[in-house]
Amino acid sequence: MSAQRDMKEKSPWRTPVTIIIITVIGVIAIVALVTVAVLQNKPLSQKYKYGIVLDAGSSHTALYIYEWPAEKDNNTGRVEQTHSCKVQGPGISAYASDPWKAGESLTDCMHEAQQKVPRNKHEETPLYLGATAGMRLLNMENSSASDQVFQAVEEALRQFQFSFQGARILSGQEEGAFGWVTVNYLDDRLKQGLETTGALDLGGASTQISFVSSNYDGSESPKNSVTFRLYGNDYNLYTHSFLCYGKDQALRLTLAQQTLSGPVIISDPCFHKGYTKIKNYADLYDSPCVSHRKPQGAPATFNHTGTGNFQQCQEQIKRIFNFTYCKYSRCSFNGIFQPLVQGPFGAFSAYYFVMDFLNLTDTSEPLTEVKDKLTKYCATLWSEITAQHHTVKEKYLAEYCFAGTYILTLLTEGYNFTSESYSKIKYIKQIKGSDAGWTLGYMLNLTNMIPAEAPDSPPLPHAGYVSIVTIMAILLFIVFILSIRPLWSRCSKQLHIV
Ligand SMILES: O=c1[nH]cnc2c1ncn2[C@@H]1O[C@H](COP(=O)(O)OP(=O)(O)O)[C@@H](O)[C@H]1O
Ligand SMILES: [Ca+2]
Repeated sequence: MSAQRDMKEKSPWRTPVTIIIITVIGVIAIVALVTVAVLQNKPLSQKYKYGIVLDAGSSHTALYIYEWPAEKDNNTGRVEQTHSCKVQGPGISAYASDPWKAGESLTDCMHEAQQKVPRNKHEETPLYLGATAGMRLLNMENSSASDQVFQAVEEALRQFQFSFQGARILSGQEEGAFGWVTVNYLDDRLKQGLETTGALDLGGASTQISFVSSNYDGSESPKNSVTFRLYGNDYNLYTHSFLCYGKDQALRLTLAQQTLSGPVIISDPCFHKGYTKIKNYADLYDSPCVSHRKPQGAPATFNHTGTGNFQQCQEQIKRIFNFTYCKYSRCSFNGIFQPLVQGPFGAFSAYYFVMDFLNLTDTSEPLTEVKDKLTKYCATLWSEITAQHHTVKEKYLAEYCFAGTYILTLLTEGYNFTSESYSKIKYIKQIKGSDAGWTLGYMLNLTNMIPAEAPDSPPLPHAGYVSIVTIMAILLFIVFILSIRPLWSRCSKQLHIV
């Protein structure tokens, strides 16, 4: 009996010290388990990635910096524009005769980007330059000049520490499709598989229309069709880019058709009464959109004089669209296939600048009222307009009557928006702080940021994991306490005996 008791007393499991050690180790283990389990599911301290896109448009270049959390598949992980910089001077296509200046023009904004992106992220930050219709036109007109502009621009961009991924001309299709991706990504329509928003982009040299139509399968005009699989949803997008129908080239087209006989004075209903300016024929026809129309033996200059008449301006503008031929079931203009417009639309770039200036962004206003307001605006004397807006650049100011009339004509006559479908257009500049335009969609595509399939969402949010681990830890602790209770009571009895 006493030998047995000796054995019991000597067993390492029965000494009070051992029991205390076991208890402490058990508590530490449970605390460690809880901590590890909770931390494993907690987002790590936010680390960001960056991307830079240069939009080399026909009228100017703009730089955009985007930022997103480094972690993948994070539900809050969205790409946001954190900074933009407008390059001073004209678009890069205007430097055809001085290519190196095109590169030099970008350096100020690039220095700004160096300041904005954290120093230790420069090497890993991709940098893209995409050129649109201005360079498309230069490339058509003089491809070696366009190559030289790209060489100069690439050389300038390589001087920076960023990871330069190349400079290229986007096709009209890409420009339209990436604009659509941007709008729907920012509106959170892709991830949730919601009805998408169409995109209307008005540039200086080209204009794009892109939308999903339920009764269009892409077979009628494959060149106007882009298919995507994004977050597990299939999209069949209709898109078209009209080269020469951006607002600056459309103005040339409209003016050019009034100068067919080479008159010395052009009375233009799209400009305000009292506006008069001597202009060069050579400048007007210095674009492949109109160069073939230059009148024979025209004088060097013409007197551009406004008459300020919306109705007549609209008649002039209608004449730049060709509605006479269409080999498809339906066309917009110039023989281009287009299904009936459908659903909501976001209209950005010059659509926004012009309609915002004219105070006509409210599309709940009936179209007839919009036209009435524009009629009044166009009929306002040039002297009054300049007096009311002395801070606005004169070139823009002179052209708002034309630009507003062009927008309404393009939408209603060109794309066949009706009073009802017009009311579903929203003139937008930004969505949630990011500019509407092709640049974000372009970068999302090149960095593979939008997966084809929906990411496996975690079965529980972070708070769910914390609750489950806490409950399990408490249960474990109770079981642990219950299991060591007999040992403790034996231990205390021993201490009592001692
Ligand atoms: O403040 C403004 N008021 C009016 N128009 C503007 C303003 N800012 C930019 N724009 C116009 O927006 C258009 C932008 O076109 P962009 O340079 O992107 O050409 P692209 O897209 O055809 O290559 C140009 O016609 C430019 O004049
Ligand atoms: Ca543009």
